[in-house]
Amino acid sequence: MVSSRTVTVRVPGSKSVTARALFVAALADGTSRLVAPLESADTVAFANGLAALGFRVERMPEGWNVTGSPAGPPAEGATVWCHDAGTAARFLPALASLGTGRFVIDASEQMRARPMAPLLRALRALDVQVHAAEGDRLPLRIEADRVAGGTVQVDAGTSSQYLSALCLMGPGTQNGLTIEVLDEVSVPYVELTLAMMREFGADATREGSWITIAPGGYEAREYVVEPDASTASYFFAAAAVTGNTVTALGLGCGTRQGDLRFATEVLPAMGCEVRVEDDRTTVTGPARLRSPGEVVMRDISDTMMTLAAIAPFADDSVRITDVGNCRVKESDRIDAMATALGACGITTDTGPDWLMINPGRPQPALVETRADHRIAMSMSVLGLRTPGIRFDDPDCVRKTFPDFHQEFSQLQAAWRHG
Ligand SMILES: O=C(O)C1=C[C@@H](OP(=O)(O)O)[C@@H](O)[C@H](O)C1
Ligand SMILES: C=C(OP(=O)(O)O)C(=O)O
Repeated sequence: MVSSRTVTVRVPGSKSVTARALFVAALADGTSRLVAPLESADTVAFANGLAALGFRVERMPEGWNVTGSPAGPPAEGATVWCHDAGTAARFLPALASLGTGRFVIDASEQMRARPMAPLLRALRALDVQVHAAEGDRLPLRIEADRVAGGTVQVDAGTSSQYLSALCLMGPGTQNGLTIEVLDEVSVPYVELTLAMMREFGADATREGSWITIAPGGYEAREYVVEPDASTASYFFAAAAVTGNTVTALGLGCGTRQGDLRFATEVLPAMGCEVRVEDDRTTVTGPARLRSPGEVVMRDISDTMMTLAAIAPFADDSVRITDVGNCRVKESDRIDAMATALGACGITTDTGPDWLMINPGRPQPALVETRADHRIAMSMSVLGLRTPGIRFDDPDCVRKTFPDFHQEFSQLQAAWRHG
């Protein structure tokens, strides 16, 4: 461990904000400019999906311009390839439904294995004709003929993305939508959706389990995309395990990204000093990490792996609970993290929706990433204290942060030589 040194970072744009901004800009009246969007496999797949649907998308270094079509996708039928992106695979079927013609939505093997059924049930209840592969999975064929709207129920207990997709399409329906939410994970992502819809001029309100969205489309605007709070968790965790200081610019008290709670709630419970200002968040690690005991991560489960990767350095076991939907993401993340930590000699215990990590001294290992960017990025944090951590597929980080390994090495170098 080195003595406390400060590194300032600005991590790339938020994947979730970029995807939402692309969606609402596509239905807005006029041309929107997205400044500092995330440029990664997931968001490029989303932008290419919009282009396939007939929207005009120009990706330039100074920002992305999207010319909207309030009447829905200009293309009368298209094939949309979502690659590995859950946001694209869940949001774009809702957008395609607003058009007319036959739309095929497909994705990688990894994404084809992930659930879609609750979203498809809701679209069918809105009279959208959706044909899916066995188990209501991708690929989909949608025979679209606009959406009148009305009242619909959705079970967002395995993914909030189904609910966000319905909300986002609401202003594009003829009569608006009233959505009854039956169950829900990752609630901050739904709040982010509703807040961004309002920022683009939509009328979207929530009272308990009811969400009401007025028809009337969106207004085009310039929109600055915040840095990604989930990505920032690796840098905050790096400070936590090395006793150094990291300041992440562009992520402050006004953020709507729930994953900043990893820094503001989880790390203080582990003995870190955390300061949140208007436009930045600073984390300083302690001499020895404390166990936070049990951490319920239902709302912020993309940071589950970040916590699991620093848990071996705590003074006692860490129990992460209510993360059952992590088993149906890019990988079965509970099993993937238990396996990765096990390869390093750390003992864990798991259940259907929880993971417990015991303290220990990790050993060098070849980590199986399972093509999951967050396994590689989280285990890189453990690698700061464990020389010899290698990955079977280091490039899987391209999903949300293509330059992750270079930027993480620079952080290490700054601390080594700082
Ligand atoms: O709506 C979004 O942008 C996201 C919602 C979350 O998914 P779930 O709702 O499936 O947990 C999160 O894990 C994902 O990375 C992004
Ligand atoms: C779950 C994730 O992605 P998505 O669902 O958007 O594919 C993630 O980025 O951790």
